[in-house]
Amino acid sequence: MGLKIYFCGSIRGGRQDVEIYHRIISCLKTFGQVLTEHVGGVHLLEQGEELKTGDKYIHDRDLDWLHEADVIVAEVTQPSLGVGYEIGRGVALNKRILCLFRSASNRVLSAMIRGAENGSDFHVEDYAEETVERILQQYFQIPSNCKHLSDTVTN
Ligand SMILES: O=c1[nH]c(=O)n([C@H]2C[C@H](O)[C@@H](COP(=O)(O)O)O2)cc1CO
Repeated sequence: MGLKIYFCGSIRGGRQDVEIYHRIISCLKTFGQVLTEHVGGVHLLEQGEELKTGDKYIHDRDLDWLHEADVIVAEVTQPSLGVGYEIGRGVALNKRILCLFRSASNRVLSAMIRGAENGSDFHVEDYAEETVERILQQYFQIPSNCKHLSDTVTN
């Protein structure tokens, strides 16, 4: 069956980082099935998916995928209520979670994400765009060592 990966990225919170979401998803697909591939869609705009069934459908479908997922990877640089909610629900489900934050963004990550780092199943990685594939490779190969990956990653 393979690993099921839930990727979180901002949609209504702003689509500025869609290209990096797309890149992360392409890399994640080498490790397993990405349940939320639409999040990296370059044609998906800030208004979100145009589903006749509406927001309740999106919420319930995504929660089903969260339950199904083996691991959650969230790009958290662009603040998004939906991404924060997904991470919180993932914590409540005891999922393995990797949050990726771009240090060069000049943003300060929420304490509710940074402070949730626990050295085991909840990791926050500060990364530079050019190192993201390497960080993901190391996380999926040796998840328990992810905490200090950004110290060791070189191009
Ligand atoms: O159309 C959508 N489809 C969808 O799957 N989502 C989910 C997946 C994303 O990881 C997250 C983005 O939340 P937000 O739209 O609040 O930035 O919510 C969110 C929306 C729009 O809120």
